[in-house]
Amino acid sequence: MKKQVAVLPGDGIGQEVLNGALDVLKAVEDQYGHEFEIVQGKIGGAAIDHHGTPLPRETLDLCKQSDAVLLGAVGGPKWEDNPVDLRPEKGLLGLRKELGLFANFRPVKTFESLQDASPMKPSVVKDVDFVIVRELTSGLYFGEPRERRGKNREIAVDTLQYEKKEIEKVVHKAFQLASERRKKLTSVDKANVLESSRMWREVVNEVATEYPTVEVEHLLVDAAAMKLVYQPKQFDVIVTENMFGDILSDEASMLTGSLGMLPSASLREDTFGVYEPVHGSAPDIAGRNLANPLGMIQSVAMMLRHSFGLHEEAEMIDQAINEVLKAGYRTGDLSGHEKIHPVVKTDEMSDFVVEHFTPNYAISGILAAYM
Ligand SMILES: NC(=O)C1=CN([C@@H]2O[C@H](COP(=O)(O)OP(=O)(O)OC[C@H]3O[C@@H](n4cnc5c(N)ncnc54)[C@H](O)[C@@H]3O)[C@@H](O)[C@H]2O)C=CC1
Ligand SMILES: CC(C)CC(=O)C(=O)O
Ligand SMILES: [Mg+2]
Repeated sequence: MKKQVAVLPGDGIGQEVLNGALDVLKAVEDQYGHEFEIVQGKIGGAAIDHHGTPLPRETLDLCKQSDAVLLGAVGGPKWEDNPVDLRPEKGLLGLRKELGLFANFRPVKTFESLQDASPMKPSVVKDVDFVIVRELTSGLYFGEPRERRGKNREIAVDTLQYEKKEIEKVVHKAFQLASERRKKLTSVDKANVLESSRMWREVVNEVATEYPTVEVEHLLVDAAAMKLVYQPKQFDVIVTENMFGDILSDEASMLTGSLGMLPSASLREDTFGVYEPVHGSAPDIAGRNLANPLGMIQSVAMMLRHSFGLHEEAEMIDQAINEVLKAGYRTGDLSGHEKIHPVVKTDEMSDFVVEHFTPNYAISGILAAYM
């Protein structure tokens, strides 16, 4: 198989986590005889510095010509005080909108060997396996007007707006996903307060009639935030508004042990997708080889599955990660309270994952050598 993959490292730890992910992709290429043509582009702060805009035309064109996109992260203190159109985040939001990526899948699956890395009890985090489907191109992050008003700019306005058809599209995606999984859909809203949420709920109930095998529940977002840490095993697929999904997924990441563990896929109706970890550019650890690359690497697995239909290859990546974690390797964010595991650097972690693609690999031997 020959495919073109646009690679947009962005800012902060973006490049660091992408380096390892590309090594893993290369290992898949070598092992299975595929050809992935990697074409690099700029987005976010890096694009502002080089092109004067967070989403250059050539980056957008590159993504449109590619079969899939791998993205690191954008943002950082250097651009924090920029005017709104010259902020790195504007580039990412623009990319999602321009490419029509209305559904963002954020799987939250805990690893048995990482139970000690989570601040939650093992009985709570064991066997957690759900997907947050976040609406990605509308809602509070895109509604107009968004502005400062008043003589002294003392009023700030953001708008949470949805068209019915925007909700329908993402809700259908979520129902389809739930149909392929454990057949339970939790729709999260704030229908006791927000008009847009009341319409969201109506649409979910209408669309539900087309998926009679899927059980539907509605939760208010505040209660959902509580249940995510109280009884996370009850969830299968969660569908929700853009900002609610953004916030809940960072919260949910701690079930796995770290924000650095969560991958995501930003999708539309065809097989194209932008694949990126859930985390941001982490300026506090950037440039020090400390970041956890596993969210990014799992995003590669999501790309192989969804955009290229390479299920076995994706499974190999997931298995390799599982083996590496079982063998005790941890980046600093996963080292837990007791610090009993060897802490490895970003590049070492991805090297260990890559090693699992080579025959006769014996992780116990490598672990012994490392210790
Ligand atoms: N998709 C994206 O590109 C996103 C970009 N951002 C941007 O990133 C910048 C920093 O935002 P923050 O609020 O600090 O969020 P963040 O997600 O970058 O970091 C939050 C905390 O998690 C840690 N962390 C994140 N990823 C990690 C990893 N892979 N390994 C180990 N630790 C990790 C960081 O060190 C930090 O303590 C901002 O400019 C923000 O706008 C934030 C979220 C998403
Ligand atoms: C525009 C992004 C910076 C928002 C975000 O935090 C995310 O997509 O996870
Ligand atoms: Mg976020």
